Amino acid sequence: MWKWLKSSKTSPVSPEPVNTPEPANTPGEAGGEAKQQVIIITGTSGSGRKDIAKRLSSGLGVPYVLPYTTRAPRPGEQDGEHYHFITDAEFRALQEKDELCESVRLERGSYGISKHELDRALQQHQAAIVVVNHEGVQTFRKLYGENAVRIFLYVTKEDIRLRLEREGAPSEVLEEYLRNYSDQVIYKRESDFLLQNIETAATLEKIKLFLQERI
Ligand SMILES: Nc1ncnc2c1ncn2[C@@H]1O[C@H](COP(=O)(O)OP(=O)(O)OP(=O)(O)O)[C@@H](O)[C@H]1O
Ligand SMILES: Nc1nc2c(ncn2[C@@H]2O[C@H](COP(=O)(O)O)[C@@H](O)[C@H]2O)c(=O)[nH]1
Repeated sequence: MWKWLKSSKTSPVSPEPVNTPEPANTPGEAGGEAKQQVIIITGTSGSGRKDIAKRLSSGLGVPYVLPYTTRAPRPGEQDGEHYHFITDAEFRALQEKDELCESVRLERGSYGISKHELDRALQQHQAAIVVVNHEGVQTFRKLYGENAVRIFLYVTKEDIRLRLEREGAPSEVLEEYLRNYSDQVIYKRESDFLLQNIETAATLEKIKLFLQERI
């Protein structure tokens, strides 16, 4: 278990597209002796969760399981890189075929994570990284108990403003993030590891150390 952490020279792994749906493993059960862990990156919107998830994935060789969403791509967002962008009908089909291990409906659209992609990551790497909101955290905790490790990232409202303005994000996105900030940051106590994402390299190092200490 956690061999990938101790020898983090593995090559980056990216989630593959689903071609043939297969039944997911019973959550939390490990095939054989290896314990399977879901590393959840959560926190306040715009705190750099996706950025950290991708870098952690590359650094550790643990797949980042990309969610499916029906929301429209923002400027600069790419299908297969930021999300799997799909239509409402495609999302409903995934739900009807019970292919999502968790899903949420938010103002802008629906979001969900494929059972098959998560299961494949867990079987092949004994671990997977996901980025979800608080509802997603609760679902993963129900499914995987303490094997769903909650890492909560936050930044100040001022940092969110600076980062999003620098990226040229639409003003309604920035306004929404700032409006939702107080509702999101209250969940910081419901986490296993809490940190302010000020500097990316330092954040990554702290997360890696934290994960090692859980062995
Ligand atoms: N440590 C950092 N320092 C400065 N800017 C950062 C840092 N981490 C991420 N950013 C920038 O902040 C913005 C938000 O990052 P990212 O999309 O990873 O956050 P997120 O929490 O996943 O956001 P969202 O809620 O939109 O999913 C991006 O413009 C990103 O380039
Ligand atoms: N429970 C889930 N939450 C998800 C999933 N994919 C993304 N998210 C979270 O939703 C909000 C909105 O994201 P945005 O990119 O539209 O700003 C944010 O908190 C995401 O982390 C998912 O599959 N399940």
